[in-house]
Amino acid sequence: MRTIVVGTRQSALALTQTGQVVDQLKALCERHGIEASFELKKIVTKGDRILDVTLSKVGGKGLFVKEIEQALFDGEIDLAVHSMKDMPFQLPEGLVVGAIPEREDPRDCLITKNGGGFEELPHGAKLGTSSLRRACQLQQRRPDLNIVSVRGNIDSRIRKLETEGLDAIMLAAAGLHRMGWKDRIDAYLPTELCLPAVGQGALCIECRDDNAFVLDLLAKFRHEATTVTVTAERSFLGRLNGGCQVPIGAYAELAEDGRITLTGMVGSPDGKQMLKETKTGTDPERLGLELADALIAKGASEILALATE
Ligand SMILES: NCc1[nH]cc(CCC(=O)O)c1CC(=O)O
Repeated sequence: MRTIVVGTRQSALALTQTGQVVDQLKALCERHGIEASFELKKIVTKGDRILDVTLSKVGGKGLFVKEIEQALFDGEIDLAVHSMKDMPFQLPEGLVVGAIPEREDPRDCLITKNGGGFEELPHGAKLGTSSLRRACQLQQRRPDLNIVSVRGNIDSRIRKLETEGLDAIMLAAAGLHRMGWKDRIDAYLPTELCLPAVGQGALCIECRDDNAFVLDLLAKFRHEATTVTVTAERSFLGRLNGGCQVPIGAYAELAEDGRITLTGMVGSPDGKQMLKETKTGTDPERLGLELADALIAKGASEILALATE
């Protein structure tokens, strides 16, 4: 019997989603007659330790993954479960994305004080988010909104709605769905209004590139449509050289006929500048690069340089 050690962050969401992945992997092993048992190992990352600073100011990509990747290299763990949107574009040499399982809801959502949606937010409403991408897109529609930086795990961010006197907080729907907190959501923001972060709602199962047993197992776990669409989004992100700490959004959908529709945006945190475009194609990597190049031709690099300085 093979024991597979699974690395995870220790936040409630990380433990929940890793637990769900492990349950699915167990079922998969059973179906395929693979003898394996699973063990969890919790790892504290830099992103978990620095909770009082806006992420874009902490700097550096992959704040939530570095320590976990070291544990993979050291052989302390065999695979790691990450939120895809926390993953830098480039993985270190020796590590690979073993599988991208089926995506949860990619949208952002609001939890509001008065129970209303985006349109019902009062003039000058205090909206909690520390995502420059969210701030940009909502400020573009509603320059009156007062964006307040709110960090922390989702449970502590929900508490801050009350303790910080906010009118609303903005979160990824996927995290709330996975936690079983769907009924806390007051409104979903359509992707046309707010493009999600690249890979939002998807998970990334990372492993060593020489671990054949784990790679074989994960190959059976991969979800085709999610892999194709997230690959297009990440290719876009990679060309723009961004992480989840910059005002970049992208969302791809795969049609029955294999055509991918990818929309991407780049903006300034105050919402005064925003470039957004949609392209379709069949090769996810090429589509992402083409869309990024189209935005770069319109000035995306200059906007990003200002947003992240
Ligand atoms: N930036 C933190 C983060 N990373 C992944 C999720 C959960 C959603 C997902 O898996 O995409 C969240 C919380 C949030 O943005 O509300």
